[in-house]
Amino acid sequence: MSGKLASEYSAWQKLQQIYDSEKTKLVLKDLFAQDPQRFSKFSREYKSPDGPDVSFLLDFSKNLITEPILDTLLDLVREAQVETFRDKMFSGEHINTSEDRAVLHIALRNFNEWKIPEGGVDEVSGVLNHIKEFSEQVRSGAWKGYTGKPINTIVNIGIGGSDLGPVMVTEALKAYSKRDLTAHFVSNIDGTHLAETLRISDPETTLFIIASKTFTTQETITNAESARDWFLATAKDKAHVAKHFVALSTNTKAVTAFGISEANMFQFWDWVGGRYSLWSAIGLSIALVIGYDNFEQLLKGAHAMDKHFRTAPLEQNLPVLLAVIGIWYNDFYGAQTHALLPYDQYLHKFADYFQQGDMESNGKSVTKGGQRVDYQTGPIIWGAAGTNGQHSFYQLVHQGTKLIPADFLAPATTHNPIAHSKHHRILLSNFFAQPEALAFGKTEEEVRQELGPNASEPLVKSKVFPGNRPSNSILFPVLDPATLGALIALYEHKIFTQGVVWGINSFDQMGVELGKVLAKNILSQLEKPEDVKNHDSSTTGLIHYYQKHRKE
Ligand SMILES: O=P(O)(O)OC[C@H]1O[C@H](O)[C@@H](O)[C@@H](O)[C@@H]1O
Repeated sequence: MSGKLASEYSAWQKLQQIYDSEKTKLVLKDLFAQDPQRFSKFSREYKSPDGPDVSFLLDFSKNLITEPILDTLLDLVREAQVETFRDKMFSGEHINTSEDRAVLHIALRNFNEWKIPEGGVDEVSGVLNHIKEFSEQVRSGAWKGYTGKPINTIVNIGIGGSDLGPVMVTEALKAYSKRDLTAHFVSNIDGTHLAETLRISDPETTLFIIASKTFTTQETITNAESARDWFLATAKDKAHVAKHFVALSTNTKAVTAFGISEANMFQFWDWVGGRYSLWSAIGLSIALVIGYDNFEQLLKGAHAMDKHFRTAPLEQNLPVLLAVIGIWYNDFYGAQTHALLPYDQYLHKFADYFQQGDMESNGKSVTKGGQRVDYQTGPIIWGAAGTNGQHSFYQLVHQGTKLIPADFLAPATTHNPIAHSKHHRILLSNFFAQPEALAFGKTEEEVRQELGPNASEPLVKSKVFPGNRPSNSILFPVLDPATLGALIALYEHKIFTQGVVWGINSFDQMGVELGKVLAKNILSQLEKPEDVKNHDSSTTGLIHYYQKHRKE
């Protein structure tokens, strides 16, 4: 972001030299054998600077790094002026240059501690109060539906950032949820998503939350209109909409035009990026499910991580450490993907959430200055909750031809200690075993010894684990709201740091536009085969096949 390509930095060039000359020496088995202090050198304990008591351990010792490599990676961060750009973000500068916007999701969890001169920031606490008041009314049963019954079902209608955050967090914090309030999330334009949700909802006791920053997103508005039609088919009187529909948006005009009064609208601002919006009014469904106080803990946990990111020296700065380790594999080892592997069923949507968080932020190939990059930017993010992944894709992670850096995450204590925590001990033994197996593998000699002299050569070879596959481990005491807030902010700032080094704008999303425009044009041509014009033969052929075979 200093106007240079990342590959022009001297630290980048030095890293390339180190990689070329030392790659073969970077063998985890040897690195651990050579240095008994490796774990203490390459692990950090996070403790929230103040505020909610959050701590966790980041162990990054099972990475293909040495102290000089880490130092050079941190030099790269310095050369790219990450600290300067971080401070610009925190002070409200318009670092989202293509849209001329500030990037201030950090202001949503600031609780007036830092002064940030940007319009709307002074309204944050008012919106939080609105969320508090409203969520308490609904949760207590004081908010009544049009026939006088309390609300027992909420349906959040939104997509992308207006869906994934609330989905992920309400799942992650299910242990804190009000069990007699059912939450559904409808995102897909596929009518099946809405239809299956409405089938199990009662118009008298359902609250629809229409979540859309722009309030123009085709999927959300279409789903919201159909939900309103479904509601009015029973409720009849349009006046009843006020008790069953609220909106979360920056677009007051479109919200009121839809028929939702301003009183039932929860405001946010253009400086909140969609994929960073769960901390804003978009988090209303979270507050409804886990209660406002827990929602506030989530925000405070994130705020403490913001402070850490803002003040900790680079070698202690956890988002920075995760970022540079990612850059090392992405740009020098040529790793294409990064796996997020939480050993916690409650975090089963964590990878889905950061698929948008990371890939929409850093899936760019031109710099802020408009230059085409000559290196890899954002990785493909994927993953699943352990141990399910072990019985699915870990085969490739252990023995395939690709290098797949991974983050393993787990809580020391479970919310569900059934069978005297036997399940949790088994889960955690897997959480410890997988990074160990990835790092150290199993040699041919070990396999031979195990199988005996009569084993066939192909069998021996097939049972060898090459090892030397890197990972980070993050272990936290318990998955509570503040810890989750800190973990999400940790990854947000990791993404920020990488974006600055790569020189790209992590805060726009131009890449989602083209498909939208083409779909609009095609929608107007779907009626008659003769309307299908100006497409390639493949697209025309597909549309004609659809027109021939559709029933309705
Ligand atoms: O909240 P909205 O405006 O409905 O946008 C929903 C989503 O739309 C697009 O896919 C992108 O802009 C996403 O970043 C955004 O989260």
